[in-house]
Amino acid sequence: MSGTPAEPVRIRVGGTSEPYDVLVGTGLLGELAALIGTSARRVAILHPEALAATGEAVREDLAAQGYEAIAVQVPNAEDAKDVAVAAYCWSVLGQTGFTRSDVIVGIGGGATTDLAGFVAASWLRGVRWIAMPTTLLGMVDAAVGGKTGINTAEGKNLVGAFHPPAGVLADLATLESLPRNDYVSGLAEVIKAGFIADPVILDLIEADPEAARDPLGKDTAELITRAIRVKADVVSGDLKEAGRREILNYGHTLAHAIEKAERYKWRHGAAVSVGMVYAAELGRLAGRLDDATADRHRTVLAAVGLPLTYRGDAWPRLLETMRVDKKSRGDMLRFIVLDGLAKPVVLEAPDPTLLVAAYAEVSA
Ligand SMILES: NC(=O)c1ccc[n+]([C@@H]2O[C@H](COP(=O)([O-])OP(=O)(O)OC[C@H]3O[C@@H](n4cnc5c(N)ncnc54)[C@H](O)[C@@H]3O)[C@@H](O)[C@H]2O)c1
Ligand SMILES: O=C(O)C(=O)C[C@@H](O)[C@H](O)[C@H](O)COP(=O)(O)O
Ligand SMILES: [Zn+2]
Repeated sequence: MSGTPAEPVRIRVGGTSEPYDVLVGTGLLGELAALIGTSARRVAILHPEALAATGEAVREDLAAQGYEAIAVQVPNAEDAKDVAVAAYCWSVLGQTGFTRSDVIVGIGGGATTDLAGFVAASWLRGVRWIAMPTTLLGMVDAAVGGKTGINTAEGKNLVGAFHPPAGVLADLATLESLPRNDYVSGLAEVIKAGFIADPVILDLIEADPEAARDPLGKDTAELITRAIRVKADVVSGDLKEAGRREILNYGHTLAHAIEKAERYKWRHGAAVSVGMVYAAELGRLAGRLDDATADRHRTVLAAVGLPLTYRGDAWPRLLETMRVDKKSRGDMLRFIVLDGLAKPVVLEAPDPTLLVAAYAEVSA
């Protein structure tokens, strides 16, 4: 892969009693056994249907090293983040005699690693787990930071736990089989990292949007490592989202409501893209964000092919869903907006007319 460093880049994530590393590179399977360690006897490899061959290859590799390794296939994408799928995983672990010294490996996109982490957090009240993200979004965001969870009928990620992994192996070669639409969806979280903390990300994408859309592009490794550093820095200071971690939720208040309205058939990154345009408009209307930075959201997101609008008639339902967003306190809605580039702040209880006016700006 062009732009890929020969040696893996190692990014430390702290803020927990057991700091861990995110390794970014190629050919990282060889690192897995060392992370699993010698006290584990059994390893459960959770993978989506789309990665059945990869799951089996990892299983064979671990079995050859003496582990009792089992591959556990789960549905693709958001269908995996369901309590019935978690229950299926619990029953497999129970039947395998999985103990507290055993290890779960989640290999797949963010949906798979969110589920795998949640199963690890809940099984025997917590076993070790390792994330092997295979989507751009998983590498730069979902696999890092220990937020794990599943959806419920009422909304996105409403059940979960903070349960950091023992390590993250982000093998860039896995991105080559990812459908382009999924790769581009992951760029929304990369762009989010640019707006909230590292504007060089935006400069790189604007200078060559076609390269940004290409897993083999010249800037890919730099974009990925920059976005991971933003996430690692934030979660290292605030694992349980007592404060600053909320900035990682930029664009997500509306995004999660859109995902629910679409019955989770929109990709998360696409919804985050619309959600960031909305948050930018809200910031602008609240008198916080300058016009140029608000407009920049539309230009950079459109340049890589991400959506900017959503159905106008959906507003009442979206507003209702936003009320159960995890940032809400009682009846008070809270949003992350920008006071300027890389200056995220919390906007509490915005005037309802501002919410409607901002939605008019993203209505299709
Ligand atoms: N925990 C967190 O901090 C956090 C952060 C951001 C997002 N998320 C969650 O992540 C999820 C979205 O993750 P995503 O965008 O990675 O989507 P995803 O996990 O749904 O994966 C998208 C599709 O790609 C397939 N796939 C995965 N890797 C592949 C590969 N290498 N080749 C071919 N197909 C592959 C999957 O099976 C799926 O069908 C959402 O549920 C979101 O809420 C969590
Ligand atoms: O890690 C975080 O914190 C984030 O908010 C990152 C988001 O990109 C991610 O989608 C997260 O799962 C959203 O969390 P939630 O608490 O709003 O469900
Ligand atoms: Zn997200």
